[in-house]
Amino acid sequence: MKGTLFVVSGPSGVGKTSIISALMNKLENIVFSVSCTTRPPRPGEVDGVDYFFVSRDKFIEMREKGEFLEWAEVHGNLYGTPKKFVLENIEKGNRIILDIDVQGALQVKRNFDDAVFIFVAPPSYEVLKERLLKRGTENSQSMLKRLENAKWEMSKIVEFDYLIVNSDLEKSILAMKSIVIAESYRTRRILDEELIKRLFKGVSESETGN
Ligand SMILES: Nc1ncnc2c1ncn2[C@@H]1O[C@H](COP(=O)(O)OP(=O)(O)OP(=O)(O)O)[C@@H](O)[C@H]1O
Ligand SMILES: Nc1nc2c(ncn2[C@@H]2O[C@H](COP(=O)(O)O)[C@@H](O)[C@H]2O)c(=O)[nH]1
Repeated sequence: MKGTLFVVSGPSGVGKTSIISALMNKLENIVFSVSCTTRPPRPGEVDGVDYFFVSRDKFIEMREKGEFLEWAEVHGNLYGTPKKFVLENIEKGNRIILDIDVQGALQVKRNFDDAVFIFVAPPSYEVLKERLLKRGTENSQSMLKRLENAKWEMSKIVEFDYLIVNSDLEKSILAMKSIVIAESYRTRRILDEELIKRLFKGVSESETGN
Protein backbone atom coordinates (compact mmCIF):
# COMPACT_ATOMS: atom_id res chain seq x y z
CA MET A 1 0.00 0.00 0.00
CA LYS A 2 1.26 3.50 -0.88
CA GLY A 3 1.79 6.13 1.79
CA THR A 4 -0.30 9.25 2.32
CA LEU A 5 0.77 12.86 2.05
CA PHE A 6 -0.67 15.25 4.66
CA VAL A 7 -0.26 18.94 3.91
CA VAL A 8 -0.67 21.25 6.90
CA SER A 9 -0.96 24.99 6.28
CA GLY A 10 -2.14 28.11 8.03
CA PRO A 11 -0.89 31.53 9.04
CA SER A 12 2.48 31.97 10.72
CA GLY A 13 2.11 31.65 14.49
CA VAL A 14 -1.18 29.75 14.43
CA GLY A 15 0.37 26.63 16.02
CA LYS A 16 1.16 24.24 13.14
CA THR A 17 4.59 23.27 14.51
CA SER A 18 3.20 22.80 18.04
CA ILE A 19 0.44 20.47 16.79
CA ILE A 20 2.66 18.50 14.40
CA SER A 21 5.51 17.95 16.85
CA ALA A 22 3.09 16.54 19.45
CA LEU A 23 1.47 14.32 16.80
CA MET A 24 4.78 12.76 15.74
CA ASN A 25 5.07 10.98 19.11
CA LYS A 26 1.52 9.66 19.02
CA LEU A 27 1.39 7.71 15.75
CA GLU A 28 3.36 5.06 13.92
CA ASN A 29 4.55 5.11 10.31
CA ILE A 30 4.63 8.88 10.37
CA VAL A 31 7.50 11.06 9.16
CA PHE A 32 7.97 14.81 9.03
CA SER A 33 9.30 16.35 5.84
CA VAL A 34 12.12 18.74 6.82
CA SER A 35 12.09 21.72 4.44
CA CYS A 36 14.97 23.74 3.05
CA THR A 37 14.96 27.43 3.83
CA THR A 38 17.10 30.51 3.30
CA ARG A 39 15.78 31.95 6.59
CA PRO A 40 18.46 32.17 9.29
CA PRO A 41 17.98 29.70 12.16
CA ARG A 42 16.17 30.89 15.30
CA PRO A 43 17.82 30.23 18.67
CA GLY A 44 17.38 26.52 19.44
CA GLU A 45 16.62 25.47 15.85
CA VAL A 46 18.77 22.59 14.62
CA ASP A 47 19.94 22.13 11.03
CA GLY A 48 18.43 18.95 9.58
CA VAL A 49 15.78 18.75 12.31
CA ASP A 50 13.76 21.97 12.07
CA TYR A 51 14.98 22.91 8.60
CA PHE A 52 17.90 22.43 6.27
CA PHE A 53 19.31 25.96 6.43
CA VAL A 54 20.84 26.81 3.06
CA SER A 55 22.14 29.91 1.29
CA ARG A 56 20.03 31.59 -1.40
CA ASP A 57 22.51 30.41 -4.06
CA LYS A 58 22.30 26.81 -2.86
CA PHE A 59 18.49 26.99 -2.77
CA ILE A 60 18.36 28.30 -6.35
CA GLU A 61 20.79 25.57 -7.47
CA MET A 62 18.56 22.90 -5.88
CA ARG A 63 15.45 24.46 -7.42
CA GLU A 64 17.05 24.44 -10.87
CA LYS A 65 17.99 20.78 -10.48
CA GLY A 66 14.31 20.03 -9.80
CA GLU A 67 14.96 18.87 -6.22
CA PHE A 68 11.82 20.47 -4.77
CA LEU A 69 8.32 19.03 -4.77
CA GLU A 70 7.12 22.61 -4.29
CA TRP A 71 8.76 25.86 -3.26
CA ALA A 72 7.68 29.40 -2.45
CA GLU A 73 8.90 32.77 -1.28
CA VAL A 74 7.28 33.18 2.13
CA HIS A 75 7.55 36.37 4.23
CA GLY A 76 10.70 37.31 2.27
CA ASN A 77 12.59 33.97 2.45
CA LEU A 78 12.65 30.91 0.19
CA TYR A 79 11.25 27.60 1.41
CA GLY A 80 11.05 24.26 -0.39
CA THR A 81 10.06 20.63 0.20
CA PRO A 82 12.75 18.08 -0.76
CA LYS A 83 11.12 15.87 -3.41
CA LYS A 84 13.21 12.70 -2.95
CA PHE A 85 12.33 12.28 0.74
CA VAL A 86 8.59 12.60 0.09
CA LEU A 87 8.52 10.23 -2.90
CA GLU A 88 10.62 7.60 -1.08
CA ASN A 89 8.30 7.67 1.92
CA ILE A 90 5.18 7.42 -0.24
CA GLU A 91 6.73 4.26 -1.74
CA LYS A 92 7.49 2.90 1.77
CA GLY A 93 3.82 3.29 2.74
CA ASN A 94 4.45 5.98 5.36
CA ARG A 95 2.37 8.98 6.37
CA ILE A 96 4.30 12.10 5.46
CA ILE A 97 3.54 15.42 7.12
CA LEU A 98 4.35 18.69 5.34
CA ASP A 99 4.21 21.98 7.24
CA ILE A 100 4.15 24.45 4.36
CA ASP A 101 2.57 27.76 3.44
CA VAL A 102 -0.64 28.11 1.43
CA GLN A 103 1.12 28.90 -1.89
CA GLY A 104 3.07 25.64 -1.49
CA ALA A 105 -0.05 23.70 -0.51
CA LEU A 106 -1.84 24.86 -3.66
CA GLN A 107 1.13 23.69 -5.78
CA VAL A 108 1.00 20.24 -4.13
CA LYS A 109 -2.75 20.13 -4.73
CA ARG A 110 -2.20 20.48 -8.47
CA ASN A 111 0.15 17.46 -8.55
CA PHE A 112 -1.06 15.10 -5.80
CA ASP A 113 -4.81 14.63 -6.00
CA ASP A 114 -4.62 11.95 -3.30
CA ALA A 115 -2.99 14.19 -0.66
CA VAL A 116 -4.92 15.40 2.40
CA PHE A 117 -5.03 19.16 2.98
CA ILE A 118 -5.48 20.49 6.52
CA PHE A 119 -5.82 24.18 7.33
CA VAL A 120 -5.05 25.39 10.85
CA ALA A 121 -6.77 28.70 11.66
CA PRO A 122 -6.50 30.96 14.71
CA PRO A 123 -9.63 31.55 16.83
CA SER A 124 -9.26 35.23 15.83
CA TYR A 125 -6.83 37.63 14.19
CA GLU A 126 -6.16 39.18 17.63
CA VAL A 127 -5.16 35.80 19.07
CA LEU A 128 -2.81 35.23 16.11
CA LYS A 129 -1.08 38.56 16.86
CA GLU A 130 -0.75 37.63 20.54
CA ARG A 131 0.78 34.23 19.70
CA LEU A 132 3.33 35.69 17.32
CA LEU A 133 4.22 38.40 19.86
CA LYS A 134 4.50 35.88 22.70
CA ARG A 135 6.68 33.52 20.63
CA GLY A 136 9.10 36.45 20.36
CA THR A 137 10.90 35.18 17.26
CA GLU A 138 10.08 37.99 14.85
CA ASN A 139 11.17 41.61 14.62
CA SER A 140 8.40 44.15 14.07
CA GLN A 141 8.86 44.16 10.27
CA SER A 142 8.62 40.37 10.04
CA MET A 143 5.63 40.35 12.42
CA LEU A 144 3.76 42.84 10.23
CA LYS A 145 4.56 40.88 7.06
CA ARG A 146 3.38 37.60 8.61
CA LEU A 147 0.14 39.19 9.86
CA GLU A 148 -0.49 40.86 6.52
CA ASN A 149 0.10 37.57 4.63
CA ALA A 150 -2.29 35.81 7.02
CA LYS A 151 -5.23 37.64 5.41
CA TRP A 152 -4.59 36.14 1.95
CA GLU A 153 -3.83 32.73 3.49
CA MET A 154 -7.15 32.76 5.38
CA SER A 155 -8.97 33.53 2.12
CA LYS A 156 -7.87 30.12 0.77
CA ILE A 157 -9.42 27.99 3.55
CA VAL A 158 -12.05 26.56 1.17
CA GLU A 159 -9.30 24.88 -0.87
CA PHE A 160 -8.56 22.57 2.10
CA ASP A 161 -10.21 19.27 3.09
CA TYR A 162 -10.12 19.85 6.84
CA LEU A 163 -10.18 22.91 9.09
CA ILE A 164 -8.83 22.95 12.64
CA VAL A 165 -9.46 26.13 14.61
CA ASN A 166 -6.60 26.00 17.08
CA SER A 167 -8.11 27.39 20.29
CA ASP A 168 -7.13 24.58 22.65
CA LEU A 169 -3.83 22.93 21.73
CA GLU A 170 -4.68 19.50 23.17
CA LYS A 171 -7.99 19.41 21.26
CA SER A 172 -6.22 20.44 18.05
CA ILE A 173 -3.63 17.67 18.46
CA LEU A 174 -6.46 15.18 18.94
CA ALA A 175 -8.27 16.56 15.87
CA MET A 176 -5.16 16.21 13.70
CA LYS A 177 -4.57 12.68 15.01
CA SER A 178 -8.19 11.76 14.25
CA ILE A 179 -7.89 13.05 10.69
CA VAL A 180 -4.67 11.12 10.06
CA ILE A 181 -6.18 7.90 11.45
CA ALA A 182 -9.49 8.33 9.59
CA GLU A 183 -7.64 8.77 6.28
CA SER A 184 -6.02 5.35 6.75
CA TYR A 185 -9.50 3.75 6.66
CA ARG A 186 -10.49 5.26 3.29
CA THR A 187 -11.70 2.47 1.03
CA ARG A 188 -9.70 3.74 -1.91
CA ARG A 189 -6.48 3.58 0.11
CA ILE A 190 -6.88 0.06 1.49
CA LEU A 191 -8.99 -1.91 -0.95
CA ASP A 192 -6.61 -3.75 -3.28
CA GLU A 193 -6.72 -7.10 -5.14
CA GLU A 194 -5.30 -9.00 -2.18
CA LEU A 195 -7.85 -7.64 0.33
CA ILE A 196 -10.75 -8.25 -2.09
CA LYS A 197 -9.61 -11.89 -2.45
CA ARG A 198 -9.37 -12.30 1.33
CA LEU A 199 -12.72 -10.64 2.05
CA PHE A 200 -14.59 -12.68 -0.56
CA LYS A 201 -12.84 -16.01 -0.06
CA GLY A 202 -15.46 -18.77 -0.18
CA VAL A 203 -18.15 -16.53 -1.65
CA SER A 204 -19.26 -17.53 -5.15
CA GLU A 205 -19.40 -14.94 -7.95
CA SER A 206 -23.22 -15.10 -8.19
CA GLU A 207 -23.42 -14.18 -4.47
CA THR A 208 -21.25 -11.06 -4.90
CA GLY A 209 -23.32 -9.90 -7.86
CA ASN A 210 -20.32 -10.16 -10.26
N1 LIG B 1 -3.72 26.44 21.12
C1 LIG B 1 -2.76 27.28 21.51
N2 LIG B 1 -2.98 28.14 22.53
C2 LIG B 1 -2.03 29.01 22.93
N3 LIG B 1 -0.80 29.12 22.40
C3 LIG B 1 -0.53 28.28 21.36
C4 LIG B 1 -1.47 27.32 20.86
N4 LIG B 1 -0.91 26.65 19.83
C5 LIG B 1 0.34 27.14 19.70
N5 LIG B 1 0.57 28.12 20.61
C6 LIG B 1 1.78 28.95 20.76
O1 LIG B 1 1.78 29.86 19.66
C7 LIG B 1 3.10 30.12 19.20
C8 LIG B 1 3.19 29.81 17.70
O2 LIG B 1 3.08 28.38 17.51
P1 LIG B 1 3.91 27.62 16.40
O3 LIG B 1 5.33 28.07 16.42
O4 LIG B 1 3.61 26.19 16.58
O5 LIG B 1 3.20 28.22 15.10
P2 LIG B 1 3.41 27.90 13.56
O6 LIG B 1 2.08 27.90 12.94
O7 LIG B 1 4.23 26.69 13.40
O8 LIG B 1 4.24 29.16 13.07
P3 LIG B 1 5.19 29.31 11.77
O9 LIG B 1 4.33 29.14 10.58
O10 LIG B 1 5.72 30.71 11.90
O11 LIG B 1 6.27 28.28 11.85
C9 LIG B 1 4.03 29.27 20.04
O12 LIG B 1 4.59 30.10 21.06
C10 LIG B 1 3.11 28.20 20.64
O13 LIG B 1 3.57 27.76 21.90
N1 LIG C 1 5.92 26.59 0.59
C1 LIG C 1 6.62 26.20 1.65
N2 LIG C 1 6.41 26.79 2.85
C2 LIG C 1 7.10 26.33 3.90
C3 LIG C 1 8.02 25.28 3.80
N3 LIG C 1 8.56 25.07 5.03
C4 LIG C 1 7.96 25.93 5.87
N4 LIG C 1 7.07 26.68 5.20
C5 LIG C 1 6.19 27.74 5.72
O1 LIG C 1 6.86 28.95 5.87
C6 LIG C 1 6.19 29.75 6.83
C7 LIG C 1 7.17 30.39 7.75
O2 LIG C 1 7.85 29.45 8.53
P1 LIG C 1 8.86 29.90 9.69
O3 LIG C 1 9.47 28.63 10.19
O4 LIG C 1 9.83 30.84 9.08
O5 LIG C 1 8.01 30.59 10.72
C8 LIG C 1 5.23 28.81 7.56
O6 LIG C 1 3.91 29.09 7.08
C9 LIG C 1 5.63 27.44 7.10
O7 LIG C 1 4.54 26.55 7.03
C10 LIG C 1 8.22 24.68 2.52
O8 LIG C 1 9.01 23.75 2.33
N5 LIG C 1 7.50 25.17 1.50
